[in-house]
Amino acid sequence: MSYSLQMYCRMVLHRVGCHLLKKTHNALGPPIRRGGAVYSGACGFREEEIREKLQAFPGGSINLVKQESGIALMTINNPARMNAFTGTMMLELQDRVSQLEEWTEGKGLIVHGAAGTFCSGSDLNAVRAISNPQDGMKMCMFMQNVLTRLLRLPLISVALVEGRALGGGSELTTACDFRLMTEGSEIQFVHKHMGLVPGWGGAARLVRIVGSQNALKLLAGARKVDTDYGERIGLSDGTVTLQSAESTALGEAEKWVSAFTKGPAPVIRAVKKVVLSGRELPLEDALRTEKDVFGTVWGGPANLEALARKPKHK
Ligand SMILES: CCCC(=O)SCCNC(=O)CCNC(=O)[C@H](O)C(C)(C)COP(=O)(O)OP(=O)(O)OC[C@H]1O[C@@H](n2cnc3c(N)ncnc32)[C@H](O)[C@@H]1OP(=O)(O)O
Repeated sequence: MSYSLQMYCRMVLHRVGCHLLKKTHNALGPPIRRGGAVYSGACGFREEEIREKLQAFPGGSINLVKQESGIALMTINNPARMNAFTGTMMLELQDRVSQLEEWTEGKGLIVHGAAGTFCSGSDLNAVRAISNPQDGMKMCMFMQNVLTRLLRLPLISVALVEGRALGGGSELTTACDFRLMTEGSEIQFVHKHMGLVPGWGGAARLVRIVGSQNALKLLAGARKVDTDYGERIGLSDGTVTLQSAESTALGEAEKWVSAFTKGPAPVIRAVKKVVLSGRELPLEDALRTEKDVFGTVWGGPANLEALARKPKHK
């Protein structure tokens, strides 16, 4: 088959694939606001199909430790590939998020990478293998579901960025409430250089974090965000510096987040829920959610105990 005919067939296939997926996408209906995922089986998103495909790309792991302190540690663990996400790591991330959704004593979460670097995005070997529009869109919807659920956990979450956070790795940082960066680390949305835009929900979340102008600079310019620039535009919530020879970036990040997770789990979880609804819902829906959440803590054990203590907030 001649080259031009080959290119023509690929273009037609691409067009047909995009058209079919557009029809699927429109059938998915509006995003589900509370908890849960964005795309569901009810609107034709067949998760089993993409799970099977992702299963074919093994390697690495997503480790989770739920600590007594109520702060969980999630490790993106594929150091031989700069913690790139293989297919099975995407599936494991979904499993870890499900575990965290069931963890009723949870108050905080730190997401970090193994071996001193954060995550270099999708595993390029997997990307090459599922580069047709149909599979790409399904992987995109799968990861948008998982990262939306991660962001909506009733835990205060921090992405600890050491080394590099690239592509999907930079998108993962935006699926946490906060980002802390170590000296010399960089967040870079390299998608443009890959002929892509974010697909794991990173663009939608980035605009809400840094505003549309800064988001445009980071995406259209694929700009490297270091600690100073990150703090200046609000992408980074702080630079982690080691306080002693024994201290570690993870230890410093735990200290940082503990300032916000001190107190009874039901209260900390209620705080995240009311902020989440304020961030995501139209005002009157957010007010109704706040009322409902308020009802779960008013007159609760922590409230009654505080009243008995007659606290003075000096
Ligand atoms: C919707 C999501 C879209 C995406 O995420 S697309 C993927 C975007 N990510 C990338 O393009 C990152 C590609 N990698 C790089 O730029 C560099 O590896 C990086 C991270 C700057 C590190 O550079 P160096 O310090 O020089 O280390 P290196 O290149 O020798 O990497 C060490 C080994 O890790 C591998 N690696 C790094 N990133 C990977 C990735 N994303 N997928 C698959 N393998 C990856 C790299 O191939 C190398 O392996 P090997 O030692 O050559 O076998």
